[in-house]
Amino acid sequence: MIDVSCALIINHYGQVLAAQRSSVMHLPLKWEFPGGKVEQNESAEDCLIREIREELGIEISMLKKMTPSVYTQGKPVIRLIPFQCTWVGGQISLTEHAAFLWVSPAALHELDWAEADLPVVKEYLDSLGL
Ligand SMILES: Nc1nc2c([nH]c(=O)n2[C@H]2C[C@H](O)[C@@H](COP(=O)(O)OP(=O)(O)OP(=O)(O)O)O2)c(=O)[nH]1
Repeated sequence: MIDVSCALIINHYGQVLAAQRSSVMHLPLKWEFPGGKVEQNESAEDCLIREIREELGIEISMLKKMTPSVYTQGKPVIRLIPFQCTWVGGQISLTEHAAFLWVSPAALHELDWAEADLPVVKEYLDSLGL
C-alpha cells in the first residue's frame, strides 16, 4: 500500500481546487485533489507542502486532516490522506495537470473524480451539511 497525501485547497469564496490529471498520467483526465506519494521518512503534511509547491507553485497552510480512504481496486493499493488547506502565497502555475478549477461545494459531484477521491468529496460535503 502506498500513502498519497492530497489537498482540498479552499479559497475565500468557499470554493475548492480540483485538478485534472493529464492525458499522459495514470487515470488520465480524471479529477483529483492535487498531491502525491509520501516519501520515506516524510510526514504526510510535509509531503503535501512539497507536492503542492511542485505541482501548483503555491504555498499552503494546513487547516484540518480528514479521514484517509483506502482504494483497493487499483495496483498498488492507495491510502489517500486528505487535508483541508488554505492558499497562503504564490500564483498557480500547473506543472503536471491538464487543468484546474475552483469548484463550489454544490458542484463537486459534477466532476469525473478518481474513485479514491469520492469518499473525500462525500466527507467534505457531509461536513458542510450538503
Ligand atoms: N495526487 C493524487 N493522487 C491520487 C488521487 N486520487 C488517486 O487515486 N490518486 C492516485 C493516482 C496515482 O496512482 C497516485 C498518486 O500518484 P501521483 O503520480 O499523483 O504522485 P507523485 O507525483 O508522487 O508520483 P511520481 O510521478 O512522483 O511517482 O494516487 C488524488 O486525489 N490525488
